[in-house]
Amino acid sequence: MTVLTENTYKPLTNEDAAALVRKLKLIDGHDLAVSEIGDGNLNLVFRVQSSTESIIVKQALPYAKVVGESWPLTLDRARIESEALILAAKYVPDLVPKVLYSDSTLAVTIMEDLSDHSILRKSLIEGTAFSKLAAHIGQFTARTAFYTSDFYLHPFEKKKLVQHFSNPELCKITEDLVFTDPFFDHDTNEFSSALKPDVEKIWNDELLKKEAATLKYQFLTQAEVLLHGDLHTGSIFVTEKSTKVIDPEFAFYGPIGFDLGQFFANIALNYLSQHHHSSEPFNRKETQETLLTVIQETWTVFQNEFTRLVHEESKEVFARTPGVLQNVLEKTFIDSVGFAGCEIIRRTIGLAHVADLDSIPCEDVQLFLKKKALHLGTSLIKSRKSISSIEQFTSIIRGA
Ligand SMILES: Nc1ncnc2c1ncn2[C@@H]1O[C@H](COP(=O)(O)OP(=O)(O)O)[C@@H](O)[C@H]1O
Ligand SMILES: CSC[C@H]1O[C@H](OP(=O)(O)O)[C@H](O)[C@@H]1O
Repeated sequence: MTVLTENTYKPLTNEDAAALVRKLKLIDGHDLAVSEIGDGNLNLVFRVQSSTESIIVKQALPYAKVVGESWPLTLDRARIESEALILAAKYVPDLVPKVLYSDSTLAVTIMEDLSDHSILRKSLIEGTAFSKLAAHIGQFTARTAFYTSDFYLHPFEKKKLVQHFSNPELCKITEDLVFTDPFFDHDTNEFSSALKPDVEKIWNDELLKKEAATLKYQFLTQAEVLLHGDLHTGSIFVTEKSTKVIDPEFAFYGPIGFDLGQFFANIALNYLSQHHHSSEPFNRKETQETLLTVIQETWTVFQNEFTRLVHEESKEVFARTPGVLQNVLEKTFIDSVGFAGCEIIRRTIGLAHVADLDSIPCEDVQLFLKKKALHLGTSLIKSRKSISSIEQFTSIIRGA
């Protein structure tokens, strides 16, 4: 078995993945069956199974899988992913998969197999609701934010973490794909010609572009907390009782509202897609209202838990000065609305779309809903500063 001894990188085959698991004795090494199950944009994911147990071996490729070798990409993202999972496990142990082994040379993370869970995006498309989801994501975002922030950490320790999680190449993907390319006639964009008039409206909207640029600037400059960095519904595994956040390879220090905004946007995109996915009007309304409740409850849990932690555990001398926490929370809320708007637009016309909208077979319905998505994203970005409550935010989604 060479993969472990050469101390060089090579993309794993199924046989290599099995050999690695056997060598590490992580599960019973007899009769291992291996399948590559990766359906994401960037990495290989192997499921290695014995007759009684299974395990996941995730490996970064030296390029973006969705585009190919013409888009080289740092292997350091595997280190970032495993270390972000290990750090999150200190504060939200039940909400992330257990990391069993990692190797930054091979760019491998071996983790708990969550195949008894489903990917949230898929379940939402099927119309399934999860009663614990909002509480879990509210806890996840609040606790990972607080414990990596200046409210909790000594400034030296925090700045060390900022350096440790410096993730320039993956951040550049977000800077381009979320905050830049969709607002210009860029060759990474993808949309049907029937949507072109709506897209051109975006490209010609100078106020919108100024506001998108402001949000991009915040993403570029505000090292507030360690973020997951890509908290969409394809990065969340669920059962009725359990939620697990996976895939933090985009982790970096950024503005607190970014993870919340990405989550809200992907729930809002599913909300829009329910116009098609649940055709029975009563069921559709019920499903849609449940989705809006998820957004509201996530924000409420985030706000309450972050507040509790600041009151009970903050080491920052100004933490209890009246108005300080309130300012941080108000800024976080406004940012999250704006970031949600950018994510909605990019998932509609940018490089990486979402199945919620793209799997709708009727082109006219897809077009109708994508127009709504672009309109919603635009108004969230432009009017975020005048949206003063989570109820107002969800009523804008309801009215889209
Ligand atoms: N711990 C896990 N347990 C079970 N399946 C997993 C696990 N991690 C990833 N997968 C599967 O692999 C897919 C891609 O994983 P992901 O981490 O999102 O990869 P990428 O970084 O390429 O987006 C997931 O949609 C899921 O089906
Ligand atoms: C060329 S990367 C595009 C897109 O893919 C990432 O998501 P995932 O790895 O979960 O599939 C991320 O959202 C990037 O913006």
